[in-house]
Amino acid sequence: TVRERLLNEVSHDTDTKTKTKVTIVGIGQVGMACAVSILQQHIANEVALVDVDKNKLMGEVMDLQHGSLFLKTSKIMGDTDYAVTAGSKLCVVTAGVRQQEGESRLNLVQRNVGVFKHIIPPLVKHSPDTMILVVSNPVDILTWVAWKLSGLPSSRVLGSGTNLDSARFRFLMGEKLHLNPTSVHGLIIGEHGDSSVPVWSGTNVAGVSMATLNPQLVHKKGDKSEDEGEAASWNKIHHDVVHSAYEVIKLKGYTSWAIGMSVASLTHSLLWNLRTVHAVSTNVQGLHDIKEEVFLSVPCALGSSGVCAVLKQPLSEGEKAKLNESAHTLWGVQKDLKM
Ligand SMILES: NC(=O)c1ccc[n+]([C@@H]2O[C@H](COP(=O)([O-])OP(=O)(O)OC[C@H]3O[C@@H](n4cnc5c(N)ncnc54)[C@H](O)[C@@H]3O)[C@@H](O)[C@H]2O)c1
Ligand SMILES: O=C1N[C@](c2ccsc2)(c2cccc(Nc3ccc(F)cc3)n2)CC(O)=C1Sc1ccccc1Cl
Repeated sequence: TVRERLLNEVSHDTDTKTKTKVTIVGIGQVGMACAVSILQQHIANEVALVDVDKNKLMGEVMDLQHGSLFLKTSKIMGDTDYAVTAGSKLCVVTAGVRQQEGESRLNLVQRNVGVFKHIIPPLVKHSPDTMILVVSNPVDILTWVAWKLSGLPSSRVLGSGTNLDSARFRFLMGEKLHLNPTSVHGLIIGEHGDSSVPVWSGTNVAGVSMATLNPQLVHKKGDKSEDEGEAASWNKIHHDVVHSAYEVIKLKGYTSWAIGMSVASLTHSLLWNLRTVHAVSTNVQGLHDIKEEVFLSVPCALGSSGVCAVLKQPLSEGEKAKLNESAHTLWGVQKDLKM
């Protein structure tokens, strides 16, 4: 063959230890944004895509493969058969059904439990040592569902949680301070979405606390700002984190780029064992007086074993109360799920 005339084969790559393979299940708007971000940031050396929509799946795989000249990922593959996922260090789950008009959250979750029953067991069968990162909504409940279905230790099953909420929070504070978000520190924790909790005491620039500069921020009762002016406009930043999600949906019908980049950042830490700290959804039972078996976002160090450490963050009574309120709400849904 031409290859035999061209090359003297010297050795064959059998070393799977250095292989950093990531699987993405669900090649919708979010799944493809995750794939492109991971590929273009050279985070993994193999990427596998899985979906039930075979034609779209094959089209997306081919289209990405045609970009290989510009990438550092040796193998891009896809199949409806989960054998294609074998040996994955990480499996990102973005698959799910969309909330129908007027559909209750419980009904949406029950339908997504059905989807997860088809996804999680084969992922673990083909990659018993994998980590699972859930993105599908409602992400905190579905991360608990994935953990239950996987049989994996809870350190190896996490959710993107308030990682995107925190990214939007830092962007909006950066806009207000006219600083790059990488220099404006702050985390949103708790339940992803409308009920998330901004930890104002932790917001700082180069260690200078926003809360010290603006004491009303921390000692406010709830979110209703009694006083006008600076504190109100700072509290509006958390409101705008939530509002901007609805605004993007209204304008373009879905969100993709920011969640894709935030998932790539989590994938980087997990695959490269960086032990960087991110707000992600993890098993918080026993933390901050939480009694229920629920997953909520707290600051976690992420590495090749998944969640390698959880920060013992001092929280105000108000912040703790909000986390416990979310824990009750989530358990209220989880306890009625038919797994
Ligand atoms: N956690 C976050 O911050 C965040 C942000 C944005 C979106 N999301 C969530 O991400 C999810 C995906 O959003 P999207 O816009 O990509 O949705 P989408 O409808 O465009 O894509 C979902 C994909 O899942 C696939 N799918 C459905 N059932 C499947 C199965 N059994 N096995 C494999 N694949 C299956 C569908 O074919 C589709 O391609 C939604 O739940 C959305 O709410 C979460
Ligand atoms: O940016 C988004 N877009 C979504 C979206 C993407 C495609 S269709 C809807 C979004 C946007 C707005 C609301 C909303 N609510 C929701 C809650 C529970 C669910 F199970 C599903 C959706 N979801 C999904 C989602 O989680 C986000 S982040 C987000 C949402 C609400 C408040 C704050 C943030 Cl940071």
